[in-house]
Amino acid sequence: MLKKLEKKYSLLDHQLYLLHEILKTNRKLLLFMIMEAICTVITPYVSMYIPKLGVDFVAQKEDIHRTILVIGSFTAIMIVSQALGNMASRGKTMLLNAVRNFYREKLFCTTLDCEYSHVESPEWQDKYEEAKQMSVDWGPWSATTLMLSGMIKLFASIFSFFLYGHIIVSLNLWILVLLIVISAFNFYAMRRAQLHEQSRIDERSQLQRRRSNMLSYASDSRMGKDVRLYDMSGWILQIFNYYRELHYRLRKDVQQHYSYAAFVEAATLFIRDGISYCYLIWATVNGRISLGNFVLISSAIACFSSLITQVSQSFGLMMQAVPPLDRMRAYLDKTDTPEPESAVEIPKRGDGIEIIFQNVTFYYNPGKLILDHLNLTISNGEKLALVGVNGAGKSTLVKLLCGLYHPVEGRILINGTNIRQYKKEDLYSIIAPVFQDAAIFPFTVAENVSLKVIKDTNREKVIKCLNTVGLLKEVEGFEKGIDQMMLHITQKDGAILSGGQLQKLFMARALYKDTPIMIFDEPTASLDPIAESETYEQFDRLSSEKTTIYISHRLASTRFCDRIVLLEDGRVIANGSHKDLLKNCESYAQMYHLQSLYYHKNKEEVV
Ligand SMILES: Nc1ncnc2c1ncn2[C@@H]1O[C@H](COP(=O)(O)OP(=O)(O)OP(=O)(O)O)[C@@H](O)[C@H]1O
Repeated sequence: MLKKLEKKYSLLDHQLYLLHEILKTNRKLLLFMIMEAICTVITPYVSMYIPKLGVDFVAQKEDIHRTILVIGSFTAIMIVSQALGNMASRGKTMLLNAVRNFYREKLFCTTLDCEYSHVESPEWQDKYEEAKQMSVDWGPWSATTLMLSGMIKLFASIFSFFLYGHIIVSLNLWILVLLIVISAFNFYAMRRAQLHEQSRIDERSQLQRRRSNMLSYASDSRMGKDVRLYDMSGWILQIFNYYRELHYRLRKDVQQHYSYAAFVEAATLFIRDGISYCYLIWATVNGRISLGNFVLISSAIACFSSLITQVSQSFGLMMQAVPPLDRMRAYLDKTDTPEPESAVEIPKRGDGIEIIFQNVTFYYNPGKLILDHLNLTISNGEKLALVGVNGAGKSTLVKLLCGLYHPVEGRILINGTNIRQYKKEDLYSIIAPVFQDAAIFPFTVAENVSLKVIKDTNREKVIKCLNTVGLLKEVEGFEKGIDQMMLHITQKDGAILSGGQLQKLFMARALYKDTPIMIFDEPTASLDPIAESETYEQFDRLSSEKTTIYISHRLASTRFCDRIVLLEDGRVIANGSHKDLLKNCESYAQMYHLQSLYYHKNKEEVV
C-alpha cells in the first residue's frame, strides 16, 4: 500500500498534469502565465533596440522627428509590455495561491475520506505531511508554485534564446557556439549543486518537521502539564537547538555547492565575455559592424549569458519540485480498497442482526499476530462482553467489525454476508461505537452529540440522550445549554467537561445514532467502578433489542451480559455467562476475585 506513495513521474508528466488541472479549474491563471511569458520576452528585446537605434540615428544624422517617433514608439512598446508583464505577474501570484489552496483542500479531503488504517499509520501520516508541506505549505517555494513559475521562465527563455541567438549569429556563428559551450559548463556546475540540494531535501524536510513539532510543544495543552512539572523545558530546548544546528549544517553544505557553481560561473564569464567583447571591438574597429550593432550585440551577449543562468535555475527549481509532486500525486491517487462492484443491501431496521467472525486472522505488521483464526458468533440482540488482558486484541476485533481494518484471513459476516460486500457508508450506518479515544469537536454540545450540523440536529433527541447518560444537569448549567460551544482551546467560552463527563457525552452520541449494533470499547474507564456498572446496566435496559458489545477491564461491570468472551493471544479461550466462567474458567475466576477485593462495597457483592 505504501509502495504506491513512491510512484515516480517525469518532469513533463507533472507539467502536463498541472496544466490539465489549471485548464479545468483556473483558466485565468493560464492566461496570466502566457501573458507574463510573452512580456518577459518582449520587454528586454525591445529595450535592447532602443540604444542601438539612438546610436544609429545619431551616426546617420537622422531627422529629429523621425528619431523621436521611432525611439518613442519602441519606448512605449517597452513600457506597455513591462506594465502588462507586471500586471500578469501580480495576477499570477494571486492565482498561484489559489492553486496551492486547491491542492491543500484536495489533500485534506483525501485524508478525511481515506481508509482508517492510513490514519493510524505513522508512515502514511509522514507522507501526508511531506506532500502537504513541500507541495503547498511553503508559499512561493511550494512545489506546485515552483513548477508553474519555472514553466513560465523556461517558455520565455526558449523564445529569447532564438531571438538573442539570431542577433549574435549576425556577428559570428562561432561566437554563439562559444557562448553555448561555455554556458553548458555553467549549466553543469549549477545542476550539480541543485542535484546535491535535491539529494538532501528529504533530510531537510524531516528536520523542519521535527523542529516545528518541537515548537508546537510550547503551546500544546496535552504536554503543558508534564513539560512544567517534570521540568522538561531545558531538555526540549536542547533538542530544538540540536535540530537547528543540524539544519544549519545542512544549509551550509548545500550553500557550499552553490558557491562552487558561482565560482565556475565567474571564471567562465571572464573567458566568455573576454573573447566575445574582444571580437566585437575588433569587428567594430574594422568596420564589419556599425556602432549601433555593437551596442545591440553586446546587449544580446549579456542577455544571452543571463538567459542560460535563468534556464538552469528554472530547470533546477522545476526538478526540485518533482519529488514533492510525486508524493502529492501518489497521495491523491486513490489507494483505498475499492468498494464492492455490486454492493449488498444492508439489513434494515427490525431485520435482526447476527454477527459471525469466521476463522479471522489479523496483524498490523507481519510477524506480530493479533487475532489468530478466531471464531465467534454473536446472535441478534445479544449483550456480549469482550474481556482480556491489555493488548489481547479486543479493540482490534471491534475495529475489524466496523470495517476500519480488514482481516488478513477469514471473514466477518453480518446476516450471512461478508461485511466487505456492503458499502462502507452502509456498514458504518448500522454501528454506533464508543471508543476509548473518541474526540470532541469544536462545535456545540448538541452538534457533538448528533455529529450533524445544527439545522439537521433533533434537539429533543439530544436532550433525551444526555438525560439518559446522566449529563443533562451539567449541560443545563452551561450559559447556553446544549448550544454551548465545546473545546475551550479553540473557543474562548468553550465548555470544559471532566474525563468522566466526556465519556458520558460519547455514550449519548452512540444513543443518538440509534443503530442495531452498539459497541462500547471501555468508554467508562474514567468512571468509578460503581458508576461504570450502573451506566452499563442502564444501557442494557435502554438497548434491549440491540446487539451490543461491551469491552471492559472491570469484570464486575459486565456481569449482566448474556455472554462473556475471554480473549487471550488472539483467540477465544473461554466463552459463557459470568456464572459459567466463574465455575469453569480458572483465569477468569482469578481475575474476577482479584478485582472484587478492590471493588466490593460489602461481602455480599462478591459472588
Ligand atoms: N494501529 C496499530 N498499529 C500497530 N499495532 C497496533 C495498532 N493498534 C494496536 N496495535 C497492537 O495490537 C495489539 C492489540 O491491541 P488492542 O488495542 O486491540 O488490544 P486491547 O485488547 O484492546 O488492549 P487494551 O485492553 O489495552 O485496550 C497490541 O499489541 C497493540 O500494540
